[in-house]
Amino acid sequence: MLQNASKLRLLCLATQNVQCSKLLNKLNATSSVALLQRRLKKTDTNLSSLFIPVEVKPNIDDINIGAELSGNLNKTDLLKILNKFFQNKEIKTLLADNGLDQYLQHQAYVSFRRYCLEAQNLPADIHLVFSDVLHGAGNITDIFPYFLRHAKLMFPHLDCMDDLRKISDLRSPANWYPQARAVNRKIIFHAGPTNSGKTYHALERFMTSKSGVYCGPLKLLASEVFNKSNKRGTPCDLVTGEERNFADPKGDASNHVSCTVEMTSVQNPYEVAVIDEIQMIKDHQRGWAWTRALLGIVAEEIHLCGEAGAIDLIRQICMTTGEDVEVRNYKRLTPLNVEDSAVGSLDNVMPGDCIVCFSKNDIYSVSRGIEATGKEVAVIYGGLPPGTKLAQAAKFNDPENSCKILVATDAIGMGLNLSIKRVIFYSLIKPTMNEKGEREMDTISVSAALQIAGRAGRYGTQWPEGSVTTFKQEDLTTLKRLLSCTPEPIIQAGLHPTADQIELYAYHLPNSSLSNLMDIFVNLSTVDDSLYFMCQTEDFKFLADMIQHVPLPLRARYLFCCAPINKKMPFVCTIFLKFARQYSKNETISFDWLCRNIGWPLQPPKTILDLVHLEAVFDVLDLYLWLSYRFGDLFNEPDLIRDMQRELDQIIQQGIVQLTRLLRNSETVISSGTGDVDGEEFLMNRQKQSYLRGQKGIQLGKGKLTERLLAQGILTPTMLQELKKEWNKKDAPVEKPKEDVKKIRRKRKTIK
Ligand SMILES: Nc1ncnc2c1ncn2[C@@H]1O[C@H](COP(=O)(O)OP(=O)(O)OP(=O)(O)O)[C@@H](O)[C@H]1O
Ligand SMILES: [Mg+2]
Repeated sequence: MLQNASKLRLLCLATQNVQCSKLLNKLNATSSVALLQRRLKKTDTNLSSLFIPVEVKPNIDDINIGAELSGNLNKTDLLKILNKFFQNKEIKTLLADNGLDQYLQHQAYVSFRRYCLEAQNLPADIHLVFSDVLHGAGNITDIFPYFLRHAKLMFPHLDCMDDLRKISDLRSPANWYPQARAVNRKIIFHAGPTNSGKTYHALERFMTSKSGVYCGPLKLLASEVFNKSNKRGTPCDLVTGEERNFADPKGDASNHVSCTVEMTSVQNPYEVAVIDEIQMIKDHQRGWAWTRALLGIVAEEIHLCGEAGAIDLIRQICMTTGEDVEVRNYKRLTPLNVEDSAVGSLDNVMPGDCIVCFSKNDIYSVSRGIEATGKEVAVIYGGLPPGTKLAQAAKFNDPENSCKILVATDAIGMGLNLSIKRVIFYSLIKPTMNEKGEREMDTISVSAALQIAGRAGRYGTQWPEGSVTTFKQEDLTTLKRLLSCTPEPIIQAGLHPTADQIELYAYHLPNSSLSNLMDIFVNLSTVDDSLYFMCQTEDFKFLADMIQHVPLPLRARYLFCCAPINKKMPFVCTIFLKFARQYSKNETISFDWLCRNIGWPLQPPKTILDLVHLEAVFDVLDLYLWLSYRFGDLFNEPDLIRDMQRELDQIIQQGIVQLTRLLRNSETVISSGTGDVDGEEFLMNRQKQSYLRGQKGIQLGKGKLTERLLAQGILTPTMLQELKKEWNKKDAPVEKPKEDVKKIRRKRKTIK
């Protein structure tokens, strides 16, 4: 259904066909309905299969009183009456009335039968009942209470389903915040396209208020507001998951705070609160944080900034809190023109251009390609440390700097203020997570296209107007169509379970793993589908499964699993696990310990793989800082880690300014591989050699790194070909790689 919708969307974007658009709307409507129905129809079998049975074993110490009183049981006869019992329709109805669906009935029966047949000594009460039934003195229905007792031991949830359902009743999230409900809040929605001054006007109010909180989607945006506010003479603190920065040198809290939305306090009272990019409330992963801020912030005025498509939903949510919404509409401050032709070739890229890519592969090949034409590039993508991002942005923004071209992912879609004249979409296809948490390649949404295009011709920069186009001619019609649409209305806001709710679940189901508890919670939960949806919990469960075997108190386990780490980075995951183990042993995670585990000090990167590794190490340091605010006693050297992070940021910056060289070096190593060791081992050897021992010079590997790079998606076959051609053509004599290969072979022989 969704795939068809994607195809249809592409078709109608490309053809601008009205019939097709109508059909798509219908399809969208039906798929949303289907989605809602699917959510409502959480079948009992699905739910039941989430309850992992507890093993019920016969007590081997039981003296066989039953046998002494009524004689031994004939196991063949016993099996016959057990089967008869289980086939009885009335029994099945009774079991269903007691919460056992067919799946649980079957599971319980298999276990009960084994229990009865394999036990040396059955408990006397069961023994006597069986004996009576076998001798015609009782009815098979007499077995029922014993069967039910067994089933409840196996499935403890049967006794507390009502409690569980109550705990996961999320139908009235507005009631979770009594402090906010006690205040008469004024809600102002600043709506309009990008670059229309929404945030500017909300911030004006923030900075002139007695006290305020700004909640932004990104650390960089929060830092920007923190800097702006302090510059304007309104002392403001910065709070992100990894940082607390006080305006007051003594460390006393200011009246104003700028934070990432997840960190917003729902206890502190403020005069003004600004919740930026409110349309993010629909985000499958992070939407819950905007919902929490909207419902929970205790402030006299709440300023929401974002797309007009969120107005209706916000109005409806505010009906449940009894609050009115005042809407202020804005128009774009500078014109934005869609060009009539695509760029076609990297030779046509001009000063002030920003080429937007949706994968690192494209970032690498585009920057390499542009540099091959003799132009300098700045590079920004999500995984870079903030200092590197800011340095790259400053280089590009500086009218005096010779670097006038930016290559970036959509990480620039929100946040950084950049002097972009023209946005060029290198592609319009982006990998996204669908509502099931699966990766899909799809055309970017109208909202994303508008957000990204809106970065061009930013008000107050050297460019009085902006323009936008595509790299490929065939994408231009689709882009035009996307930009002519208004963003899809937002129909639901995200929610997610709190630590308290999960803790209550754990109390009722002590044998369940945290990941299992989360699954049961999501399945049993009831949300008001007309306003809300349950956010994805995949990342949480991934971390929960990873540390399930580490003994931790539930609260600590829950907090560990909230850590914002990228599960696709194995190095970060490995250190995460080590952190959890150390914590579990109550051992300090010191600066020295961390140095040993990440191989500090680190060398500047020589290849792309080195750079990717350094980015992962930066994330590890971020993780340490994040944990230090939650488990300060054991992660007790955050200041040293922060110094380390600053140094690493510098090292990564050195790498980024030489991206082309790194790609070329990766190529050198690639051509030297002879394929007798797999890429993973090669990577590990390289990392060990380069970092742990701090050796200089290119390390020689033995594996097919090409395959590894291709598999990791760091290089594409085309890119590899291009790189080979360009390198041979421009920078190096053709013979050189052969020489290198000879040297490498010689060196390897010596090593052997
Ligand atoms: N009235 C104004 N006076 C001076 N500068 C302004 C004014 N309005 C907006 N700006 C500046 O214009 C730029 C764009 O404004 P702003 O960031 O508020 O736009 P926005 O609508 O929030 O855009 P986006 O949707 O991309 O977040 C900012 O640098 C802001 O400081
Ligand atoms: Mg804004």
